[in-house]
Amino acid sequence: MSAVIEIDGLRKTFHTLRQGRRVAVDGFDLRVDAGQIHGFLGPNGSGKTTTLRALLGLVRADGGRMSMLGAPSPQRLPEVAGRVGAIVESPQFFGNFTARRTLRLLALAGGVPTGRVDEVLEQVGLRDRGDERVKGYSLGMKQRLAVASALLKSPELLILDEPANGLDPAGIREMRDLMRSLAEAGVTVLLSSHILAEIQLICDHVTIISHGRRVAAGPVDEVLAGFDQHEYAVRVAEPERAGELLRALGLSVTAQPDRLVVGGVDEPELITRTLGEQGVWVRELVPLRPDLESVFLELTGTGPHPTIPRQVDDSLLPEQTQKDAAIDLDARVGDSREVGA
Ligand SMILES: Nc1ncnc2c1ncn2[C@@H]1O[C@H](COP(=O)(O)OP(=O)(O)OP(=O)(O)O)[C@@H](O)[C@H]1O
Repeated sequence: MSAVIEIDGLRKTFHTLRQGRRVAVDGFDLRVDAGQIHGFLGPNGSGKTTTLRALLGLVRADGGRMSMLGAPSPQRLPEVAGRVGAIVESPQFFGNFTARRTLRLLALAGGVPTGRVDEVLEQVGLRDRGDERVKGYSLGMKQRLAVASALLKSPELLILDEPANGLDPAGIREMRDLMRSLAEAGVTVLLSSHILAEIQLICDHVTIISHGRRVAAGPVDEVLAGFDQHEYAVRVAEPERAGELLRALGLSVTAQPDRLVVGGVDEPELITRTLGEQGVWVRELVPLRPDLESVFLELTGTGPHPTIPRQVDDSLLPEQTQKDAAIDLDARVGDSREVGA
């Protein structure tokens, strides 16, 4: 499998008058292979946006090595920028423009044939709403329009910062379907999020960042399996007696109000057989699989919350961006940035 994004030991510290020295990324590693829908997961302020900005040449890294589509970044970014679509930070559009007009302007500005506009509207499911003014769009539709703008130049790699931020469950499902259809069309997707449900629903691979460092990476199922305690919830008529019998087998047993949680179980038959032989009948036996939420909490020591505001000091970004950007890749639609447009 070939790497589409490789980051080794990325470091970035910000120095500001108001807040002093702030280590945003502290020796971070990331590898995204071709064809993946790769989730970049971490709590607010853990360094996701800084990593993406550094990778895209929008902020200068203090150390580490990065490459995209085989080209070292930011040094050889211009060579591959035309094959990368990226939206970093919340997209904003001119409300009085229609989606079609917005995309036409972006296509013209980016030297992309305007015939692409209808194709990308179709791709993101906005074909029938493309002639409506953007100010009437739902948040989900605006997010899809942002993705459409990044798709104009038919990128091989799509980088999206918090694309599902603020979406309701239906919007997240739509985003998932969109990402899957892009992956089927051969696009590699890296998307950041601080919301676990999104990553678990949308992505096949995940890298978890905490305090600027990678704390887990791999296929979502494997990351979860690494935290599997082999636990089962058991409901029986005589929980006390069942608990004694199971503890005698060397299993860990925790009594909860309406069930026993039995850990260290390699074969669930051991539970049913042992209890059955003693006349304690099992009413229910349910495997307890870890979800990304508990893994995330354990790894990062923090519970992400959709309502916690982003912690980036936005007032500093424009200046910082202009000063630090090694290569100006900025094509703005409000706040959205698209590489190489
Ligand atoms: N331009 C900047 N100037 C000063 N500090 C910054 C700047 N950008 C980011 N930081 C700080 O770096 C740390 C990492 O921020 P970053 O935006 O990369 O995190 P994040 O994981 O993207 O968070 P969120 O999910 O809230 O967007 C934070 O402490 C943030 O305040």
